[in-house]
Amino acid sequence: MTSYVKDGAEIYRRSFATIRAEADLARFPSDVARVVVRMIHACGMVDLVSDVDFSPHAVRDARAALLAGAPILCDAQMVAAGVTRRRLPADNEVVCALGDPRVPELAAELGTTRSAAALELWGDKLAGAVVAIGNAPTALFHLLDMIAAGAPRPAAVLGVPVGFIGAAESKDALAANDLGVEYLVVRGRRGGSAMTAAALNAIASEDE
Ligand SMILES: C/C1=C2N=C(/C=C3N=C(/C(C)=C4\N[C@@](C)([C@@H]5N=C1[C@](C)(CCC(=O)O)[C@H]5CC(=O)O)[C@@](C)(CC(=O)O)[C@@H]4CCC(=O)O)[C@@](C)(CC(=O)O)[C@@H]\3CCC(=O)O)C(C)(C)[C@@H]/2CCC(=O)O
Repeated sequence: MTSYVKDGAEIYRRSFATIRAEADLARFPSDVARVVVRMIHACGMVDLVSDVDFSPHAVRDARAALLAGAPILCDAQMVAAGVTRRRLPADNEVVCALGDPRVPELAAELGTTRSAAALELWGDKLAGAVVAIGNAPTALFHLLDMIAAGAPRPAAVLGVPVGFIGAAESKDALAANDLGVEYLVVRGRRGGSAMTAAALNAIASEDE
């Protein structure tokens, strides 16, 4: 019989210990380091540290918003599905509008992807929300356009879309924003729904 670890808590403990031993977290404040550890945990790449960028208050403001009951607005169902509900401090609403039946027509009207068009249905939930973009670069570009055009500012944006077309550029645009939007990004092509949900889960609860 193959011998392997079967205790879930022990697997987590060893994983986080391995990440902290192998990843150079020195440049991160402790609240951001916790988030980065969990993102690495979701993707298995300790060199992710070199691509993480953040504004000074992103994690603090996102956590405060969640504690105050702010909703979590996601670009993809996969991000929304990855949010661990029991970690949420105020039974926060988790929203993804991508499946709304109005979205395909809205996308055609706006001449954009469904992922981007779906943001138009967030309505008044955007003010003070925590936004988690883990898949679609077009959603992140569209969010910045909406805010630049006068939409309310969220508390913070986790901008971690993945891919080859627009992913790096959309995250660079978020990190360079002069709209006062707090952000955490993974520069370059890497990102994805799992990593984004992991970041949100780390911010939601101080438990490892
Ligand atoms: C261009 C798109 C990309 N999708 C990527 C990777 C993954 N996408 C998955 C799935 C199931 C979905 N992707 C959509 C969001 C779909 N993906 C796109 C779009 C065509 C455009 C988005 C953009 O460029 O900004 C987008 C469709 C749209 O009109 O918005 C999805 C809605 C498609 C669909 O099934 O209808 C769907 C999301 C479902 C949900 O969770 O709500 C993958 C699982 C791929 C697969 O099915 O094999 C994968 C997941 C990656 C992740 O971790 O999230 C890319 C690589 C991000 C790519 C964008 C960049 C590129 O260079 O191609």
